[in-house]
Amino acid sequence: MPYEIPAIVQDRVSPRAREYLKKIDHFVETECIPADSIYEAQISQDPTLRWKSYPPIIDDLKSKARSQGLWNLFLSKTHYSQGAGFTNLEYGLMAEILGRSHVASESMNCSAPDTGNMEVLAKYGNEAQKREWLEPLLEGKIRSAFLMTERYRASSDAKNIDMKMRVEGDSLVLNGTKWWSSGACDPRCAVYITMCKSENNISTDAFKQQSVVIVPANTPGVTVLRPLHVYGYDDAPHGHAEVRFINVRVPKSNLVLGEGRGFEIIQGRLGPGRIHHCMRSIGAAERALDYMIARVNDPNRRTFGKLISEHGTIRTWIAESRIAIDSCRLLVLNAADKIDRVDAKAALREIAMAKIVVPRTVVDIIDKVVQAHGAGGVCQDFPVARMWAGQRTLRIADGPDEVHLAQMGRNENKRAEEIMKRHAAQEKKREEMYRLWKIEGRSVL
Ligand SMILES: Cc1cc2nc3c(=O)[nH]c(=O)nc-3n(C[C@H](O)[C@H](O)[C@H](O)COP(=O)(O)OP(=O)(O)OC[C@H]3O[C@@H](n4cnc5c(N)ncnc54)[C@H](O)[C@@H]3O)c2cc1C
Repeated sequence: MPYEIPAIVQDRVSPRAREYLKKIDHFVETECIPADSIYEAQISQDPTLRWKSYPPIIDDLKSKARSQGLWNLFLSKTHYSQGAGFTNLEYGLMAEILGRSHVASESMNCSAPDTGNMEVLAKYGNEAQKREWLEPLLEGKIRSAFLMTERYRASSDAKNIDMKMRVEGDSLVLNGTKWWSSGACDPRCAVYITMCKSENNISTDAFKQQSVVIVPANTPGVTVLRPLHVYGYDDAPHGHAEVRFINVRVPKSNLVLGEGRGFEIIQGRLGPGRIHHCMRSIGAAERALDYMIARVNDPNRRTFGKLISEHGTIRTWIAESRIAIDSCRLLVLNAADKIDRVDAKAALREIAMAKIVVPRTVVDIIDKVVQAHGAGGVCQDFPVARMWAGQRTLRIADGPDEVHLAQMGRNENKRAEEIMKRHAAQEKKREEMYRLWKIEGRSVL
């Protein structure tokens, strides 16, 4: 099916972005999706090499994508100069196509957590930090990790972060253990963007005690302890690491923006990144739906005299999945558009809604896809079990649903005073109208 831009955003997509969308669609369909299983097969099964190598096909895909200009598509033109020159909305459409394949984002140097880390360096890094870390990341020569979550602290409240950072002369000394550091197991991961808490009492404000520090992965005192598994998948070669820091010493110049500015940075990091995640999830849901439609129309798999697709329940699942995917897309594109028109801060509510609704909806869709595959859906013969696991984590990663819901509920509830005032004014007017029209009794409000 040829790629189609959703009707509601037709006039928001430039001719150049349209051309790229076509190229990306073609590249993902003809190069990346067929390469997904090759990538999987090339991950070493040898335990001594599993975390020391990566599938060679990825370099091949990277050079093919780059030669077609499909590179660093994510840095939006509205807020950065280093990217390919698209808006958040245009890149959102691209990210959806990337989400159809496991390898597509990395092929075009658009994969997390590098994208978010590059945004941090581009937005908050100084010239030396950009030269040393942003440039090789933009070139796709190295990879990176973002270290915030900690094993022994409830990390959905980032104020709890406890990795100690001490200033000693021109150095920073870090101590603590980080958890779920995605990408830190990858042999190409050269740098950690690390959230720490100052040991010196720098502020009584709980939001001004954290700092973001650039830590080269090979700094003495850093140990990657183990990869964590996601429902049994180790996600090699990328992995999610537990990382221990013992007296890790880096130059003070590795501080990003300044001591106590950590919250400002992580808040700035998360807006567009959440939109990218959501659009990739929508792409994954589209691919899962394709799998479902193909499976239930397999002429060799008839039940009770019918193709599986001819049973009403299955038709309903297909229809419900289509409605859910298209609704989610509108929500996310609306958030992306608001980021472009104003900025991520102004679009907080829209971003939060997308972050909450999309993963839970996509998990629900993929669950139906798994069911429609029967036992095939839970095993390695189809990618859907793994897709389900990946999407399920997005209800926790980047902050659990409940935290976003609590924050949204609190903000929405702030309208109470204004609503009550408006209701009182309406009630006053209503009473006047009752009298004017000589209607007995009182209004019910
Ligand atoms: C696959 C994956 C990749 C990840 N990658 C990274 C990474 O690269 N870097 C990184 O730093 N972290 C990463 N994380 C960690 C993730 O960001 C944290 O797990 C998340 O922020 C939650 O923190 P926690 O696990 O400590 O949960 P906790 O803070 O212990 O919370 C547990 C549960 O408590 C409930 N809860 C918490 N607050 C509230 C509330 N206000 N109201 C109601 N209920 C609440 C929620 O149900 C929540 O799930 C990753 C996680 C996963 C699963």
